[in-house]
Amino acid sequence: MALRRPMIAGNWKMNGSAELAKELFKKFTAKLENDSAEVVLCPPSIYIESVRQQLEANKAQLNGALVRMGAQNVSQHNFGAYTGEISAKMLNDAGCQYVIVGHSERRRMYGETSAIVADKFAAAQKAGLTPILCVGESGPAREARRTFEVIAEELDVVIEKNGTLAFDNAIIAYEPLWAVGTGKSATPEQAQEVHAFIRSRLSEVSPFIGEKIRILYGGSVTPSNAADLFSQPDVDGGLIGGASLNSTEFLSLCSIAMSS
Ligand SMILES: O=C[C@H](O)COP(=O)(O)O
Repeated sequence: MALRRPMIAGNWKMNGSAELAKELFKKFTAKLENDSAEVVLCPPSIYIESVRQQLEANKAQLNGALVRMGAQNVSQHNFGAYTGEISAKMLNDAGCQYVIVGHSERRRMYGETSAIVADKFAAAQKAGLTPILCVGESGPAREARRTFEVIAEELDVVIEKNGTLAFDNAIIAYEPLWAVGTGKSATPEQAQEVHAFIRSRLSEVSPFIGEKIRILYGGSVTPSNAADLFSQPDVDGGLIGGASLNSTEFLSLCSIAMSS
């Protein structure tokens, strides 16, 4: 077993259906053989319950594979007049263990600042969820050699609010914006460089947490580039968008993570 158990998290975004979950589990039960990687399913909130039911119904046949539920977003508030929002406790009640916070699509399209993301991170942990914190630079920022600066800013706001020790119960996903949904993945070397930077930043305060935290790569991961990405020393699996909607491809990514 690797020092850090690899993780494959499938972020369906606003895609998929209850049928997709059925198809996935049909393939999972035949092929997911062990617990050497953790698999997290993050369907749209409206499907969390039906996917969780599928998971329960298939548990006995999963051969010990670790398949868990996650959500794509959470409110930073505990309760109240926030129409359309879902609290961390509600996600916990619905059977989620993980929640994505700070995805670039939410930062960019829904005005989520790093301060809001830090509050969501805190709300998730308070309700017993593990946040999957997304960070990543835009194409222009990379061209201007500002990658580390952007990542450090996004990380530091969360660290300032929550403390480094909060990362004892968190996952980080490095998702360069220019690689998300574009078909142009970061190279394994580019991913490794940023993952090592993130790990060293956390290690400055806590070597233990720096060593332990799982850092996923996200951005156009497919079965054809996953093995090279996941074999990098600081890449602990992937946050998968498009390929999580194809059960054959997603299962293949799980298998690659299991043997990485
Ligand atoms: O959350 C997932 C990421 O945004 C990656 O999406 P993608 O695999 O479609 O590029």
